[in-house]
Order: sequence, then C-alpha cells, then structure tokens
Amino acid sequence: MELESFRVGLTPTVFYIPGFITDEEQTQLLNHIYGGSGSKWKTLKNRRLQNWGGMVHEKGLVPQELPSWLTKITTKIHESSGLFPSAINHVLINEYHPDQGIMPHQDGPAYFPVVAILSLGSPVVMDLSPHLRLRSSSDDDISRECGGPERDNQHSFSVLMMPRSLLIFKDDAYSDYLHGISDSPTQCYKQVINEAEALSYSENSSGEDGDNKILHRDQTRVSLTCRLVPKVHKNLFRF
Ligand SMILES: O=C(O)CCC(=O)C(=O)O
Ligand SMILES: [Fe+2]
Repeated sequence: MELESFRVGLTPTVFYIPGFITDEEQTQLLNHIYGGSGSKWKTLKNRRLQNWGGMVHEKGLVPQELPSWLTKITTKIHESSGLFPSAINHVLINEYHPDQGIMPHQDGPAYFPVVAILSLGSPVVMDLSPHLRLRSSSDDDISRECGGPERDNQHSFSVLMMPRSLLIFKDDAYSDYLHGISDSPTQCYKQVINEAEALSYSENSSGEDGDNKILHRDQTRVSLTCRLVPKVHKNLFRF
C-alpha cells in the first residue's frame, strides 16, 4: 500500500484509506464485538466502550493479550502503514448512537503519537481543531451550520469517516489538535477535507443528503481506535 497516496488535507499528517476492510470483515468484527457476554462493555455518559490490550496508565500499559480477531486487523494496520515502530498493543472500541459523540480531546501521553481509527456502521464526521494556545482570538467563533458563514477558524478541519475506512493521524494533527465528534444525529460534511475520497468509494449513499451535504446518522457507529503504548509493564507491582 502506498500510504502517501492516501494523504488528505493540508495539516501534517492525515491519511484516509477508504475500504480498508471488506464487508465480510466488517460483519465478522461486529459479530465478535457484539458476540461476547456483554460484560466487556463499559457504559459512559455519552457512549459505550470496550478496552482491549490491557489498562493504560500514565506510565505505560499493564498488558493483556489481544484476541486473534483483533490482532488480525492490528497486524494489517501495522504492516500496511509502516508507521508504528512495533506491534499495536491497544485497541479501544467505541460505540456511538446517532445522538452520541466524543468531546474534543487529545489522546493521552502514554501512546506513541500515531493513531489509526477503523470505522464500522454509520458514517460520521470528526472535527479537528487547534488547541486554544495555538488559536488567535478571532478564531473562536466556529460556525457548524451547513450553508452558514464559513468557519472563522481557518485551521480547523473535519474528516468524513465512512464505514470500513481507516483514518490515521500523526504529527501536528496528533499533537497540536483536539479531535471530537459532535453528538448531533445530523452532521454537515460540506467542508470535510476528504469528501471526494469518502463519497466516491461508498457504494450507496445511505444517510447522505447529496444536495445539502447533511449526513443523517441513522445507525449505530462502532470504531476501533488502534494504538501502541511503547512502555509495557510486565509486572503490575513494579510500577
Ligand atoms: O470514535 C472515534 O472515531 C474516535 C475515538 C477517539 O478519539 C478515542 O478513542 O480516543
Ligand atoms: Fe481520541
């Protein structure tokens, strides 16, 4: 895979790979995610999640072996991207109903600064915006209305994440930006940096309102956030 050809936007560095997995692989992953006892889910205020690979602490990972249905995908990401210095050892699975999202945040310091997010189910828009310390004061009014005024913040950008796609970000996009997903069941994809790449690949346009560029999130979305925690603690008591 020539990763460079999947680069999108101007901020270093974002890659969007449509159709990273097949329909069948998506179905298999969803079966594993929902096939367990259910006890793996942790319910948060605005989403549910499953933590795989062990517990991440500020100082590193107390590891737990990833199941083979996950290493199949993490190995493929590791090998095809060439961006991780060693095997991906942590996967967070997030589930979002159409009115759920994730607050703008930066991923914790324990992770190697490259993140790969595999999307399943409903399409969604992710917003990336610079940290406050990097913004000028005139940048603060961000319009999210479709057809409304242009966004004031010339540095913010959004990415459309279709099912089966892989989004990778690193460098400034990782270290100087917050990423988040709004909790709105309708989202605007008018200004996403990868509209052509995302839409040309989607076999049907379910959920997308072509003229107004409004995405109707009518299904659950499930994402797999795949990362490497370089520091692994073999012994919990030697922290
Ligand atoms: O669900 C997503 O696409 C993003 C998840 C995320 O940002 C995280 O788990 O840190
Ligand atoms: Fe994140």
